[in-house]
Amino acid sequence: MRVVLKLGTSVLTAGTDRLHPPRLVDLVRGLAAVREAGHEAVLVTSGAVIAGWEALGFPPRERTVAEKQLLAAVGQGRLMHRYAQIADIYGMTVAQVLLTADDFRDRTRYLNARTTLDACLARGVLPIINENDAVALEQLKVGDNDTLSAFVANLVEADLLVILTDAPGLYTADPRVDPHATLIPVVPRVTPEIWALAGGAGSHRGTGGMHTKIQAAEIATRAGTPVVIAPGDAPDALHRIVQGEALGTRFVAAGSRLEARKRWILAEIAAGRALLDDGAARAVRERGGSLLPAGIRAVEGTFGRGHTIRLLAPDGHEVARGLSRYSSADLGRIAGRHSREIEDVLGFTYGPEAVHRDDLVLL
Ligand SMILES: Nc1ncnc2c1ncn2[C@@H]1O[C@H](COP(=O)(O)OP(=O)(O)O)[C@@H](O)[C@H]1O
Ligand SMILES: N[C@@H](CCC(=O)OP(=O)(O)O)C(=O)O
Repeated sequence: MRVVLKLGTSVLTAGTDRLHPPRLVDLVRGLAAVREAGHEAVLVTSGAVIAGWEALGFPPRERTVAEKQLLAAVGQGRLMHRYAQIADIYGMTVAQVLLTADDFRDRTRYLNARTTLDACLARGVLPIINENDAVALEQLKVGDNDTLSAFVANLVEADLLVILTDAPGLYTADPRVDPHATLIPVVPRVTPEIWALAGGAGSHRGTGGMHTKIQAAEIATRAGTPVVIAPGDAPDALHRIVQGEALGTRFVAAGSRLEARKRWILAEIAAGRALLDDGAARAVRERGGSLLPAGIRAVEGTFGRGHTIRLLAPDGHEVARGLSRYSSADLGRIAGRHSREIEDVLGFTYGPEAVHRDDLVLL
């Protein structure tokens, strides 16, 4: 199972005004346990701003954009340093990946981020992600790490997104305000009624409160990833959730990830076409196989890496639609060539397939 874990400032500080080392140790140990059980983990973490605030001696709270960026810039390195030190105890190597909204909007950057995260996971490195607060324009940011974690869950096609926070889950009302509020254990679908329950951040430390967590749940479940919002102070929370224990609130995924991905491929306007030879058309149509460059006779249109293209059989019929691993210019150069020649021709390779079978929808 591939799990994305999101840790909010509220969890990392354990209700104090600074990063709480014993809490960090508990959380990193939880990540190590999940990995030891054979799962892959990606961490989305907050905490840079509060770490910077501590480092600069707790300056007054009224913050200009420049000050917030300063706090994040000071704190991000300190946050990573803590993670690296603790991860070391558990034999884990960490990687810092700072992302912002543009990295999800721009296809090339999106795919590059995915390549980096895949490489981390393939090497057993723990990727630790935060928003690139120091450089991202305020109005062009994802803005909160709950939403960022949902984008990341989509990016890595996670099997589960776990958001740990300082509330025990989604309550019928903000439990800080309404003492009679009760836990909602399962949300089959994010409806307007669910949205109506969400209050803002519980403390001056957090961003967004339950509102951004429900938004994250909606984004991830729509793309086929279930989401659990659970208390960060529960012992072994992550490991228990991954093992299937009902802790906090579980948001059920709408359909499978594969279905969501295929819907998304079909919703894209195809920017170009690959004309296949007979063997490739049959391999794709009858065996649902990947399309290799060797089976492409010609490439038409202009498209970038990761864009949707039509795959046409020699008789002109559209066999399938899929995401091209190469731009039209590069694909034109490797069309008809064996996959092992890709690197010689282009000087680099994004892998042996022109369109991978996971990125194909048969028509
Ligand atoms: N319906 C609700 N159920 C649970 N918590 C809620 C609800 N509405 C608002 N909250 C608040 O959301 C807070 C968690 O969000 P936030 O402060 O942003 O933390 P984090 O740093 O983990 O993102 C809780 O402390 C709680 O007070
Ligand atoms: N990127 C910011 C955190 C933003 C955020 O969403 O915070 P939180 O609500 O505590 O998860 C930071 O590192 O401080």
